Amino acid sequence: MAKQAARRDEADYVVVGSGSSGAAIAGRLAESGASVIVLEAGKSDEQLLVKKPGLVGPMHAVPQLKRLVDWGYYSVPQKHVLDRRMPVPRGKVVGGSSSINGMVYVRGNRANFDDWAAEGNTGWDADSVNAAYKRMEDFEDGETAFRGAGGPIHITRSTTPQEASLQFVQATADALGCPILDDYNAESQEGVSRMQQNADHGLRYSASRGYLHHLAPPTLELQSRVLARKVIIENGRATAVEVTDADGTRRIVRAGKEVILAAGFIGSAQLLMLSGVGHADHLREHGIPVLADLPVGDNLHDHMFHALTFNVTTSRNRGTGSYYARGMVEEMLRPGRTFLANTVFEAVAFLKTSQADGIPDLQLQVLPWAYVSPNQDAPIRHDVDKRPALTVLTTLIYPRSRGTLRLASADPTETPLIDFQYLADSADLDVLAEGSEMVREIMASAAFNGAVKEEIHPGIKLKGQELRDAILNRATSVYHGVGTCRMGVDELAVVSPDLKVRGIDGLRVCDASIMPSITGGNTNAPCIMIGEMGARLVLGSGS
Ligand SMILES: Cc1cc2nc3c(=O)[nH]c(=O)nc-3n(C[C@H](O)[C@H](O)[C@H](O)COP(=O)(O)OP(=O)(O)OC[C@H]3O[C@@H](n4cnc5c(N)ncnc54)[C@H](O)[C@@H]3O)c2cc1C
Repeated sequence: MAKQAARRDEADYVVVGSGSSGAAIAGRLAESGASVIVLEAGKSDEQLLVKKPGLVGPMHAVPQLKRLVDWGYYSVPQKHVLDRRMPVPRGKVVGGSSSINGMVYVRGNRANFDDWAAEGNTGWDADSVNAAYKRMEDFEDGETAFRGAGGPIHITRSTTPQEASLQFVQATADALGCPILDDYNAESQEGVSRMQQNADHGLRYSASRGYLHHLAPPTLELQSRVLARKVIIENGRATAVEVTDADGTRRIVRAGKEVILAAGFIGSAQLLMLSGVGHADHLREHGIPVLADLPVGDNLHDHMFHALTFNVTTSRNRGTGSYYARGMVEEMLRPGRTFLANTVFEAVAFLKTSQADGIPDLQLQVLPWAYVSPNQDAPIRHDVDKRPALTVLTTLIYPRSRGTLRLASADPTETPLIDFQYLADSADLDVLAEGSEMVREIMASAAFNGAVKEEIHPGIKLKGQELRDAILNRATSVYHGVGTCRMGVDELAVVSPDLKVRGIDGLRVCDASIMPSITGGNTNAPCIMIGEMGARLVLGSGS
């Protein structure tokens, strides 16, 4: 186990953030023999709520539980989405968002990475990132040309899928004529499949579980409940991080070789700006001396979904407290073999709408219970329909809309202004509306043998413009924000393809924020991959 209590003040590498990318890069750097300090604002992840995969439901449904592990951010009012302020959960706990996420395991479409490379990001093409993905995986089917075995992150399929989810797989293939895939994380993503999860034997395989607790390199020191305030940059070189400990003490943590920001798409951009790296005018507005004038905080984008819920008799309701209480008892008696040993998602499809440009642009994620309606914006415990149900999260995976992240103040404890500009480009709403009609087609398939009784939400009567209007009040973030410290070789780039911050020595960013464009699917696996890639880049550069 990585140490939690010690407080050294100097190491070769200081990594800010122990999330998906931070845990991976820190673990691999320390494995090479280098000394590494990881600074993490959140508390320990050694708690049942984080470790038990099936508890992800209550973690997000019960505000008192969510508060224990979440920064609790909200977006600014989204002007193209009825001025809604939307929740932006982010893990504030060891493991970061990989400790609070849905454990849906998706690498992304291979074309995404070839696109990154084509923009000048040499070394990030599909075959190169495949090697990094292979290093991180321990997939239940074993090693192939496209999958890894023996790596820190265990990947399995649910051991307790509902009949309704399996019917959904067949129904999608029948209704839309797409293939049923054995492994959507291999050569081709297009089709429908059972979901893969980073969970195994009743344990969440967060990045911290894999790279900090299990890999446990002895030269790594994890310092939790430590807030990074800014990077100290002297004569153009990052030399240290200024932090506040849980008791309010301020101190400096020095990096002999490099500082690596892995604080996520909010934290890394915020820290760069607080340290003098960002749009010059914006920094001056907040009285921050400008050290590098870079477009930090631009290019913010995210996935959105529209949830359709159907009353389906071949699903069992899992949304109630008593169901969970029974599950906890069963899980104690048969550890690793009950629904609590699995995440809540059971099937997935990658499909093309009429907007698609060569690759699937729509992801369907299937949950065997009812979902909050119309949305989950209010920070309260929402009522959900108690009937047996199947919810399909109809997900826009290549949004055209782009937003910004900006400082609200120069105080590092103040939430920045998170403005996704959701649905600013009307083509994004087109995809959600067309995708919703495709879901209705699937749910009408004979493969369900009459088990589908009713569309509970939004209701079958809503079609055309009425459906589009309803989506504005229903569409929600999938919590996949990326892009605020864009990697590239042009003037819009914040970091170069080796993840170095342009114009500053000894400083890299390594997390979701570096994505030039979002991957086609959930972003946890790509972020861990970015951590694996980052470690090789750092070690390869001999810094
Ligand atoms: C609720 C939720 C559900 C999701 N579901 C899925 C899913 O099922 N599958 C999937 O693939 N993806 C999912 N995602 C997305 C995925 O988890 C994220 O994209 C990914 O974890 C981001 O990794 P990261 O390394 O960029 O940031 P994070 O994992 O968020 O790590 C950033 C870390 O930095 C720390 N930090 C930030 N600022 C500071 C500071 N100033 N000082 C010290 N520490 C700091 C944070 O506390 C955090 O630990 C989900 C995300 C959320 C929030």
